[in-house]
Amino acid sequence: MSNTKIIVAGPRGKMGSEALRMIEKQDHFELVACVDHKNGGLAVKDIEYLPNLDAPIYEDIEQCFQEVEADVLVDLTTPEFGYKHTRLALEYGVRPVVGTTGFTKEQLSEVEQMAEDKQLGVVIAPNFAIGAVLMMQFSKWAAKYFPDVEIIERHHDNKLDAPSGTAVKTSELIQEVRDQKKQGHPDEQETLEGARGADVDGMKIHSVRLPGLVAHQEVMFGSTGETLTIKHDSINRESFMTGVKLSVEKVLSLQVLVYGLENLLE
Ligand SMILES: NC(=O)C1=CN([C@@H]2O[C@H](COP(=O)(O)OP(=O)(O)OC[C@H]3O[C@@H](n4cnc5c(N)ncnc54)[C@H](OP(=O)(O)O)[C@@H]3O)[C@@H](O)[C@H]2O)C=CC1
Ligand SMILES: O=C(O)C1=N[C@H](C(=O)O)C[C@H](O)C1
Repeated sequence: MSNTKIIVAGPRGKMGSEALRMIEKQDHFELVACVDHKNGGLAVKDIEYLPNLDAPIYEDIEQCFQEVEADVLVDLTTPEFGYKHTRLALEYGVRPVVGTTGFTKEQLSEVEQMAEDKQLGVVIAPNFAIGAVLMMQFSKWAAKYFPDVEIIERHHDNKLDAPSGTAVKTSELIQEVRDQKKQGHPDEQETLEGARGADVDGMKIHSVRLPGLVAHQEVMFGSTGETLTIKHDSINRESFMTGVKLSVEKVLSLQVLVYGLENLLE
């Protein structure tokens, strides 16, 4: 079987650079190009802290797709560009694996439709860490019995989107089993706007941003005389690479959008 040819968008980023290191270690993966909005014309190896790989860097993603033959685009950029890159990849027949978070519901639907029209696989995974996927699944299970839920996600202060993609996905999974329910006292008032967090069907999401954090989430459930907390911590970005690798492998045989790594795990 031939190698999987991969383009990485966002190669200098915290996730993108980790993905390059993961790709370098796989015999069946080949980095064929990178898309960056800086450093066009250089090769990956010309950037000091990146792996010693020959792959060229393109500033224009369309030019990259026109000149480089690829199977998969791994996008680890920003919400704005992640969405544009995903659409363009599908237009050029390249399967996107998207870690970038912050897509709206409408954008997800559009990508789903495009994947179906083109019969091309797409993986959009709000969290590639296996432990995070389990935390979300356990939370969905718990919510069946504990409908009072508060999600507290904590991230580094360079994060652009709030709430995190993981918190959004967790709330969506919980919504599948939890009826709409207003939590707290019926007459509760916020004397400072935002004090009770964001609201999803009455369940609350709180986003904490601080230097020093990586990616952490607690899902707290409360009931009569007891509480249950399900917690996950990514202490480094290597934690996400098992999921990136699996997604690249699996996307090749998909013809639809898969939203969430849980749908790829056996
Ligand atoms: N699904 C998952 O498991 C995970 C998802 N994420 C998500 O991945 C994304 C990236 O996160 P992270 O690596 O921490 O962020 P970083 O800010 O470290 O990296 C993003 C990179 O993308 C670059 N970039 C910005 N615009 C473009 C563009 N138009 N084309 C190409 N590159 C561009 C940035 O360059 P510059 O800085 O020069 O602007 C930067 O190097 C985020 O959306 C984050 O939420 C993060 C961790 C895990
Ligand atoms: O920006 C991050 O760092 C992360 N983003 C993802 C999210 O929004 O959930 C995944 C993980 O939490 C790290």
